Amino acid sequence: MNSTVNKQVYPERDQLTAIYSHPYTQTFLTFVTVGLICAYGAYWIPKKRPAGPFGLPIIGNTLQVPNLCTWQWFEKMALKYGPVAWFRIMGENVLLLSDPNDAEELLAKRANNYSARKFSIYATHYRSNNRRLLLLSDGLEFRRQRAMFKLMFRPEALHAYQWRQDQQIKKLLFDMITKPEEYAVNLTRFTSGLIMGIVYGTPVEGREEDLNAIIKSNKSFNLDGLPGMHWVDTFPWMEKLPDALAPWRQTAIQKHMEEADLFTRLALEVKERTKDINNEECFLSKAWEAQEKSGLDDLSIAYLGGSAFEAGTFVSACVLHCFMLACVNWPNFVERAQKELDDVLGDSPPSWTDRANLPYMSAVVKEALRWVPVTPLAFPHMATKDDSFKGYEIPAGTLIFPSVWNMHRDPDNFSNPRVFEPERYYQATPEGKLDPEFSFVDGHWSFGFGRRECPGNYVAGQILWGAIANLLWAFKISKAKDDKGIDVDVDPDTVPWRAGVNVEPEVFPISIVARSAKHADHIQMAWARRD
Ligand code: HEM
Repeated sequence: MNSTVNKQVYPERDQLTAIYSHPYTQTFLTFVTVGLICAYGAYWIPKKRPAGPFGLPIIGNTLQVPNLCTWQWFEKMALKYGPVAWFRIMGENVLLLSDPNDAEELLAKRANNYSARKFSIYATHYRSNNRRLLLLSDGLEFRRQRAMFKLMFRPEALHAYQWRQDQQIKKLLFDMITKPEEYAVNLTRFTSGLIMGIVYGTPVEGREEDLNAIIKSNKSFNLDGLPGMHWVDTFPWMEKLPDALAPWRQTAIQKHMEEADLFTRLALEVKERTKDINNEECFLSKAWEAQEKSGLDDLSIAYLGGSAFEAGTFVSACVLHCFMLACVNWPNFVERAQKELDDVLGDSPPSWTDRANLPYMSAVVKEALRWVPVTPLAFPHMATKDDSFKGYEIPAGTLIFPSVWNMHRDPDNFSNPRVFEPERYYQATPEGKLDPEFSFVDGHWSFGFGRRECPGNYVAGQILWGAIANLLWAFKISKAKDDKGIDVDVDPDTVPWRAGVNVEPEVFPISIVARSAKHADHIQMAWARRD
């Protein structure tokens, strides 16, 4: 068959060839091809991301993350993928940081980009009406609330809360001597009683109903506040659904109204009391006094109180619980701390003003903060804009999980990290006094990072010091004995953990007895003579 025949049979083919070979068509096709390749590159070629476990389409690694003891899973992930690891969880990009230098670089030095929190339609908007400090991103409300916290809990302001601490310590020691089997409840009762006094200026006795209501609201917020707890945060279009199809909205609003009523009632009681010139000052009385200057409205002040209570009470009790676990496992440090107390104070119980003469005690408290960082993943920060770090791309919206647990358990940061060893923080002058440079806040990362660092860090140091120094002064804290008189071991590596945002061991067998009859008498009398 010759070409003439072909042309006659298929005349269109000739025309098409002419169109294809035309220079304009070729230029056009080249542009389209290059465009498609670029689009493919942009959307499908994997980005330069840190290593991480392989995830399923859409749900990513969600099903691999355990509900309980998540920090332990992240520890294994860091061992496998390195100190900068990448995950996709509940539709979110997650960057896990296990090296404190990386966390400081992103969360502190680049704080402008890494100080936001993930906005949660459920928890931030409906449940908290955009007032809960822990969930706020940078903005006027965030800055006003942080400023108020910083002002009230700065180191120079802490002496105002000292007498409340002395009062609650008497109760803690009395509770421990009379109900040692309830040791964990005693610790929570101590921190709630103390923080209730510091925040609202009232004793906790007789206010059990309010206390229980706060605890209940806090427990439910602890779950609601976890990233990915509510579908509407993964699929924001669900917010547009009518009420009939979105029952979660009513539940969130209901919870908000209940807690706002409670926080407001407690805050207004304080406001009423500020009219009395003999009124004892507390966090909220100062906040009311400074209201005009601070620009915070009534609801924000009510939430300030609620935030302080919920952010401070349980986490402090968790540290004390972990400290008890350390006592039964490392009796040597208990002995050394008690020797220091006896040498310096004789029979008298320690008070905050004795701190300068008890350098080892401060080291014990700091080690308690390091040994088990009770907020093992701090609280996630969020990248506001696209960024790059160590050659990786970090898109806006990525959640940053600083694993404080991994940092504290890394032998490159702390030798024998699983051992409770206060000596690592011992800081004394040649005369044996506490080094004036000593601080509970540096040398570990338990209080978080950058602009979101815990604003209650100094008061937390004071609370923990008071409780730990007095417990060690008063009690022999050691392993419980079984029926045959044999020590019951409680291995910190295998003990079950009661996990949530804050972690602590499940209640374990322990022996808590007064160190001597003299100590027991002192505890009983101090309680009987309390004001
Ligand atoms: C040992 C006790 C405590 C520990 C270990 C602790 C730890 C933390 C951590 C890790 C964060 C998140 C930091 C971050 O996002 O980088 C935080 C935030 C916070 N803490 Fe504490 N905290 C303690 C005690 C307290 C106390 C006593 C108070 C108040 C009286 C308090 C109030 C707060 C508040 C309001 C926030 C939210 C700050 C924000 O998001 O901007 N904390 N804390």
